[in-house]
Amino acid sequence: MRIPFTKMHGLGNDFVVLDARAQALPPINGDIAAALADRHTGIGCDQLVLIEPSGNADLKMRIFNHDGGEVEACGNAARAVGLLVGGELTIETLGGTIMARPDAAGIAVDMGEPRFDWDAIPLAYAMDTRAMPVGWDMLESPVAVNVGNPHAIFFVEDLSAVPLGQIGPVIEKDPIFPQGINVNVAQILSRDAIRLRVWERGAGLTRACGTGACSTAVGAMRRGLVDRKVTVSLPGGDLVIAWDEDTPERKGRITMTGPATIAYTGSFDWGAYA
Ligand SMILES: N[C@@H](CCC[C@H](N)C(=O)O)C(=O)O
Repeated sequence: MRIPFTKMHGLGNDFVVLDARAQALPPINGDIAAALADRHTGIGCDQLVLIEPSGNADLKMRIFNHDGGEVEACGNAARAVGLLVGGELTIETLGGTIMARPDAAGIAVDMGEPRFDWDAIPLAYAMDTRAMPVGWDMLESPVAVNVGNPHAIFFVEDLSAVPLGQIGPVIEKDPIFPQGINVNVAQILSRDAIRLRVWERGAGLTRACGTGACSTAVGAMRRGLVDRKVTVSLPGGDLVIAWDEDTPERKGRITMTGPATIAYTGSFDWGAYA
């Protein structure tokens, strides 16, 4: 049996997207996702994205990291799915229901409310998540934020001096983060601009991370380093992140705006992966 797929990316964070709404697909597990994501023997991607029917939203988006682990959220994939399906969409994820809509700058996604409680990150034990009293070599006192998935954000003077490829995997698997962590290293450029690199849990260095941009912007706002709307520049390009003030009607929700791209479509032989 051949299974159709769409190869997409958000600022170079690339996805193999499978759509199980029209045509039922055989069950996808972590091993199959990792085999499809392999850049040498599979199709190759940072994340495999599976679109399924949903009982309480327009669709369900499941996300598997490059290593096959199923995770709660992916900001760039939300924009990709928004582009692929079109229109205004509610998207059910393990991290909560989010909303995507077309925008002049690409796709805008309401990513929901960030969480800051230590057990919502989650961390191994109670501590201040605005400045965690921990450090790894030159990286110290991160902000911890959960935007559907867990992130630690380190603010540094010079981003280019950080060997993220070496230190990222160590922090990702530190027992202080019982579910692992996405590692963000950020340099504040001005009140409305941040430079960011991300070591993603289960995927390594990526060209861009949407939830990383959201959590970094919110972490910087929480520390009073930037205003409520910032441009986050990643190796693959820019995302604009806004975090609403809390109001009685609407809690502080994050909006992420940026491009998404369809690279090509194809199909693969299910028998080679099952
Ligand atoms: N690339 C994504 C995040 C994908 C999941 C992440 N690696 C995790 O394990 O939580 C994004 O654009 O947000």
